[in-house]
Amino acid sequence: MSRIDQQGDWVWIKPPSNGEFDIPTGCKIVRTDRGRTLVCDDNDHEYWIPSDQVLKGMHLTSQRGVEDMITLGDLHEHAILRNLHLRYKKREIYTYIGSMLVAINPYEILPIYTKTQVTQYQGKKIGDVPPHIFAIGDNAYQDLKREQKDQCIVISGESGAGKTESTKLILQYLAAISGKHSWIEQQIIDANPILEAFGNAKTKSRIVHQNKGERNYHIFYAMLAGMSREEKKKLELEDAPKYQYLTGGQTLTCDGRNDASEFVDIKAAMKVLSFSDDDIWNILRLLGAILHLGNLKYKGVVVQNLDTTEVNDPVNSARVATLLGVQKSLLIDSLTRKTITAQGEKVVSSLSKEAAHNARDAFVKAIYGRIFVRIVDQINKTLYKAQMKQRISIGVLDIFGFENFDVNSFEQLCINYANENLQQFFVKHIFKMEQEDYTREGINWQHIEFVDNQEILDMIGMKPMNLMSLIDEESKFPKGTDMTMLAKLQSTHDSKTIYLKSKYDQSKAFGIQHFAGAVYYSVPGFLEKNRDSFSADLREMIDKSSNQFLCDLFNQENGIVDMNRRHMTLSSQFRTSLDALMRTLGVCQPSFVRCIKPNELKKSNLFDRDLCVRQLRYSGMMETARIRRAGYPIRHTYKEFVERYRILGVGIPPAHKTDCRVASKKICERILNNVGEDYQFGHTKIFLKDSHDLLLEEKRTTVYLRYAKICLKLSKLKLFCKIFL
Ligand SMILES: Nc1ncnc2c1ncn2[C@@H]1O[C@H](COP(=O)(O)OP(=O)(O)OP(=O)(O)O)[C@@H](O)[C@H]1O
Repeated sequence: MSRIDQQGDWVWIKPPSNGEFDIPTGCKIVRTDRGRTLVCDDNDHEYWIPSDQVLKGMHLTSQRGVEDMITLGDLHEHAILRNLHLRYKKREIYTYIGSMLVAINPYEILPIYTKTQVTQYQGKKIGDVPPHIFAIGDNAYQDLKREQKDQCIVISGESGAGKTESTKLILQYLAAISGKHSWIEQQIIDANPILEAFGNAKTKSRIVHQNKGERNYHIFYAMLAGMSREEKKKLELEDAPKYQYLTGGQTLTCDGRNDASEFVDIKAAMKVLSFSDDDIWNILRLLGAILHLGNLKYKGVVVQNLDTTEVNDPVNSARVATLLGVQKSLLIDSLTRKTITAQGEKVVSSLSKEAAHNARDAFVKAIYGRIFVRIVDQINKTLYKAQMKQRISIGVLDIFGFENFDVNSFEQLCINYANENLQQFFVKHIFKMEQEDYTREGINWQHIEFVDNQEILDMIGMKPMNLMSLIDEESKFPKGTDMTMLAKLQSTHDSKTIYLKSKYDQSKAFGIQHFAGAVYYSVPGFLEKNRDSFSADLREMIDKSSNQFLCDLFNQENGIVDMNRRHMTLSSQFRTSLDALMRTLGVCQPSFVRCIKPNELKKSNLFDRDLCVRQLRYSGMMETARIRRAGYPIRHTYKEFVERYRILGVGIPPAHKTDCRVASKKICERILNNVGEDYQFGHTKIFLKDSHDLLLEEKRTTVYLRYAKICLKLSKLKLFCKIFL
């Protein structure tokens, strides 16, 4: 495409390569020289490129940067990225894209969360004050009061992107503005460190296994660092390096966390939330039992040609038995045997070493899962009691983003399915907002269609014969194996375009085209993870326990999922709670916060473009751009339009001297009619398609080139005059 390569022009240039996350870069032209252009990018790097790498001129809004990216005149992925980068360089970490807030982790303390800011944002409309996390909190609070409707703030992002920090800031803000500092506010704020300690790990949540660099849940490290010597002695606990369950990731510390002092805070917070000393001690006892269980030594023995297991570990088994309140022999039997009732008769078989390990791990997950549910219940009970009749609420949902690793397993399928659900929720919301913009501007939007991800949702978990139910079916079938499951998946879904042929070993993996990209799932281990059942023997053992707290945990009914229901696979538990979550969200007025980490090094002032593009895509935020493109992606105020394109009309005066709406119509009639009339005039803006933009820019370039030639001729003439006259 021909263009004017004028010094000082802002342009988009082609990415240097065609990698998955390479997108055009914004640059300023420094100078041109025989087919080459010297450009300066946003990191102030200057370099030469062939002039044909220059793609097109930059929309005015992209040149100066905007607080709300929905107002970008050219809402492309690269424009979004550049806008975020420009602002990030100025320590402006918050930017809107419509009603969504993008928050870039600054990795430094910024002076923007003080009382002054609290006052600045209180009662203000979004848009009247610079973008801020407080504005999201304030908006939700004002809407709650005005409309008496439940609000939800969905905070998502990758690990380390700043979700927990954002949640804390919102809670602090809400506490600060919702009246005098009261006990209930303290309780709301204190719920967070407890949930964080029990619910968050360093990167991903793993109770029985961690990948390299990961830690187990923070609470384990905190308790071992923070308990008194006497307390540890009572539970026969030592320091973190001694425990198998804590050392799998070869990482015992977590940057920015002081485990010992956090333990003090967690205990204090639990008191604020009405946990009794007994409750706290009972929880610590069970956590201690989990650590000792992880250290239990098993020995595989072949008896009469059958693989069986012995527990030759008197010390650890005694510790576990005491803490769980059961007899040691019963504990060992329950951990190494399996009782099946067939036709009214009990048949006892021995477990192989591997099966015994799995049974132990499933047991540990069951205990920990129930402790977590118990903690959430207790917090809710306390908060609801304090709130009494007032039932409308602001929910803050801190949720893991889309995942695509080198090896993706059942957990990733669940997480990505949750993200697909949230994505649809989000897409429906932004489409509604787009429609509102069209209505506000008096634009006919009836014919604008968008594609949502319903088909993928159907395939994974909704329609009959969906992926999850096939996995479930095979999990319940005693002889079901990962490979029979895969064969079933393939025979059922092979014809679907969204079901991808694996680029890996087809006998072990399958792929799904998610909204954020293709993910290949490795099948080995799927069924075992999905069954997640701990044995009936262990369940019976608990019924005989003298540890009343443990018995209560396993007999509690809870609002989220009835975890006691036998044979409930992980995927059905997961789907039940996801459905409940989506129902809750469905009746709320939502706001969205997308947290982005700018680099993997936790450094301030370092913007890794590839990493950010990936997160923007995985966050589903680009959907805003896609929906925009389904309608009219290019928008200009009439004034902007006249300023930029008046040279294409005949006799059109400068913007401040004319009726810009009328002038814009004249320009369009002259230039655009032969590329279709599907552009529209709103009350304050003109709405264009990409093809219109392309033509307008081309024509503008041609006119400028003509002017440039005339100028050149004139200056040559001047020179001639100077020399010869
Ligand atoms: N607004 C902020 N200001 C200053 N530092 C921040 C901010 N947000 C995040 N950080 C820094 O980044 C670190 C990681 O943030 P945070 O723990 O909130 O991430 P996360 O998304 O919750 O991660 P995970 O999913 O692993 O729990 C924080 O410990 C803090 O040092």
